[in-house]
Amino acid sequence: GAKWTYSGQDGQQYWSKHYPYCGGPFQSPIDIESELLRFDPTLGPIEVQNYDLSPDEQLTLGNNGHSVQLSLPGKMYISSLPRRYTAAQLHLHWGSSSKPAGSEHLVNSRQYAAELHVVHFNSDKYPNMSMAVDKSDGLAVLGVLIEVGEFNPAFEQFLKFINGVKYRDQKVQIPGFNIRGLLPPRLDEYYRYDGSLTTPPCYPSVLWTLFRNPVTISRKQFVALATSLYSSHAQDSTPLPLNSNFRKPQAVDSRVVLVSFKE
Ligand SMILES: NS(=O)(=O)c1c(F)c(F)c(S(=O)(=O)CCO)c(N[C@H]2CCc3ccccc32)c1F
Ligand SMILES: [Zn+2]
Repeated sequence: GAKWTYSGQDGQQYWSKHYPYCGGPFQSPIDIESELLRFDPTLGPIEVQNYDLSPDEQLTLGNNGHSVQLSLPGKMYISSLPRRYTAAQLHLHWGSSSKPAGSEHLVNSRQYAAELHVVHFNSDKYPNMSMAVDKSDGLAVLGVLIEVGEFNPAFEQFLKFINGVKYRDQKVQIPGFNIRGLLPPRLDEYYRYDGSLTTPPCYPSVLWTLFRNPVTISRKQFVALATSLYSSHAQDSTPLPLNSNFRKPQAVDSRVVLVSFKE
């Protein structure tokens, strides 16, 4: 598709020119404000299967020009939803070293340093991500808010390879590790709403689960994430730093955000 960026002449306020869904309803991310919340007692703990990957497994870490992404094996899935949602990839959104606020979802207008997304597709109904990505029941994304604090050994398992994917379209193979370690300790407390991809083509195809509790990474880890990557190819004469790759909050309209917790 057409090229898009987060700012400048191809920035997010122009996405809808080439990607009409980006200007439509049910868009993500949103600012999750207290008055939108409704407790839903049917929302049980999120259960994930086969997230504990052996170091004998190879995963592809890549720079796709918009984010750093990690491919995930099809044996990983979410088992607590009405349909099986199989993992496809994970990626992050972050700010910059000068402005360490880069999460996509806000909570009561607070923007966190970064946000992790683990993207899954409805494998009960669709054979792969590409067939699922534009279907209203196609995707389920687990979101984790990230703040700067204690060093995070789980994130280090891929951050330590980030200098191998500095430039667009670079990829490296990394050993598998326990992906569950990237999620917060409690998977029973989360926000739930119907939304979209936060990048073009912005299909309204995502069942969003954003965990209530943030995880931490150290300042050094955050700076590595925020300063190591470029959205340009290695041979490009003008290197374009890849940072602040977050979409602004979108209109909630008449949507309600369900919560799995009481207070
Ligand atoms: N925030 S988000 O979860 O909406 C989201 C992203 F923010 C994002 F950057 C990507 S991407 O693939 O890294 C780059 C643009 O598609 C995807 N990738 C998805 C969308 C399309 C697709 C196809 C195959 C595998 C993954 C994806 C994504 F779902
Ligand atoms: Zn994302």
